[in-house]
Amino acid sequence: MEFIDEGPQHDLTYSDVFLVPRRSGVTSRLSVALNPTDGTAATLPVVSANMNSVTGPRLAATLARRGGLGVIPQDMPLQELADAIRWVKAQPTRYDTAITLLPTASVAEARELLPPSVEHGIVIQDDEYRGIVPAEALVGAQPGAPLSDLLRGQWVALATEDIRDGRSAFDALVAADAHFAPVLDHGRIVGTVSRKSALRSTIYTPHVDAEGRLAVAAAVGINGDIEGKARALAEAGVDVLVIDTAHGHQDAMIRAIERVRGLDLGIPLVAGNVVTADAVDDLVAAGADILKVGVGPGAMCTTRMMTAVGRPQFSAVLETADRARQRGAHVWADGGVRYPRDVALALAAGAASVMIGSWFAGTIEAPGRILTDDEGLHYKESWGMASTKAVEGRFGRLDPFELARKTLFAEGISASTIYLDPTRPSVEDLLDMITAGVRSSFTYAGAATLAEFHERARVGIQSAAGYEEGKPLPASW
Ligand SMILES: NC(=O)C1=CN([C@@H]2O[C@H](COP(=O)(O)OP(=O)(O)OC[C@H]3O[C@@H](n4cnc5c(N)ncnc54)[C@H](OP(=O)(O)O)[C@@H]3O)[C@@H](O)[C@H]2O)C=CC1
Ligand SMILES: Nc1nc2c(ncn2[C@@H]2O[C@H](COP(=O)(O)O)[C@@H](O)[C@H]2O)c(=O)[nH]1
Ligand SMILES: [K+]
Repeated sequence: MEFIDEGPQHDLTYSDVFLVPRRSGVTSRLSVALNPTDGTAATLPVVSANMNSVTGPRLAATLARRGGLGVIPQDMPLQELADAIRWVKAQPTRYDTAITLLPTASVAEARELLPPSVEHGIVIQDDEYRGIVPAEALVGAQPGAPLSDLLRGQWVALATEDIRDGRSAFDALVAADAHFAPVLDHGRIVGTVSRKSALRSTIYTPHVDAEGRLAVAAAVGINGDIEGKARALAEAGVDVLVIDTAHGHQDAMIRAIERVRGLDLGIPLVAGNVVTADAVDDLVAAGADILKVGVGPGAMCTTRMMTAVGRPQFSAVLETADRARQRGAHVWADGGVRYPRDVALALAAGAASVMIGSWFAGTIEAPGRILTDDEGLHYKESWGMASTKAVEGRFGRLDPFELARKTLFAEGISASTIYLDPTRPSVEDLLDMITAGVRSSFTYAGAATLAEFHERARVGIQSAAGYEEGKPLPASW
């Protein structure tokens, strides 16, 4: 990457910069390869943040099916963490994971799982498969009614033997005038498929392990029995381990990396969070393969306002990625991503992958129920991992005095409302938007791969008015 002018006099964040188009020999946005090449087998440079309100097993599986990686957060009992990893590994790679409820479940319960979208539906199952209730059929139904009342014979089901590939699944749905269908293997449900997911399976490549199962990462903190935890996660099949704390450039982190590295688990080690080249040197020397970069840019994060500590994220990524490259390591840009352009800029600055938290919290696949506000808009709750809410969850077993001491240092917000986009309610819809933007960015730079994008990206610095000019106008001026 290079700056078009003499370069910045001060640190920059994503809104401060723009990409300049240059001559391109890349003829199609579909011929761009987005693989991160950071030692993981990901095919998409998108990682979901290890936040309780963001990455549960369902979101991790969905993201891996499209080539990315979900990091299951550390704030769970070890057994639950290992179960979550095993659950992801058991999910289909070709079809979507079914959302399943009993016939006796109510319409109100189903509405907490799905907004009214033609691309989604509930599979009704007890000891056997009973049928489906498309999400749109929930509209207008009595909240207390059992889902069995909404089961209809006319909804189409596809059989595995009839689906050769994504194209044939898409065509079968069109022929049946359906947008969503269950997939059955000899009467047993193995997943679901929608027109969009069938299409996606022709564009994205799943991120899988050596045995062809969906990949998943998990986080550990820097205190306690880190070795025991790391070993148990590796036994459960985790593909990437993330050692995570607010201030990653501290002695306890360096020791934690050395301890996990000493186990020789044979899986990539991510460590953070850091924002300086010095920190990259120390953490890579301790054994980290990938650095998680970002202090303070997160949407749930109050660190900068509480402590003044942090660094504008574009410069943080640029400096750390440069040093990481010299040391044979890589960088994940973590936090502050709100638009596809931010992903493109993080990659231009040298990141191998981009970590997204809050943006993904407002999706069907994120943990937690869908809530509805007074105006009928759907949302999910989110909170920071250093918020009072998260600290109480993490340290609830401590005596009240110790817990009160810990909560004094909270650096995140405890309650935030993240609305589902009615036109993009699924994390996959957001991935479509992100990858469409980023594929296009690559071609504007004349890059067919991430390595070429790192090389060819040309970046300018803009005023606030320049940034404003780039925004679309919802109404006339
Ligand atoms: N990217 C970011 O900007 C930030 C991210 N977070 C996220 O919040 C989660 C919780 O992280 P964390 O608060 O580190 O909790 P952890 O449970 O990982 O514990 C952090 C440990 O580091 C010690 N420590 C020393 N200095 C600091 C410091 N300045 N901030 C925090 N701990 C410090 C703590 O001791 P003691 O408590 O005695 O001080 C404690 O032993 C993680 O997921 C983290 O990524 C949190 C803040 C910023
Ligand atoms: N300072 C804090 N940072 C936090 C907290 N919870 C999460 N985070 C960081 O934010 C990113 C995600 O950023 P987003 O803009 O996509 O939401 C996450 O990976 C953490 O590094 C917090 O409570 N305080
Ligand atoms: K912030």
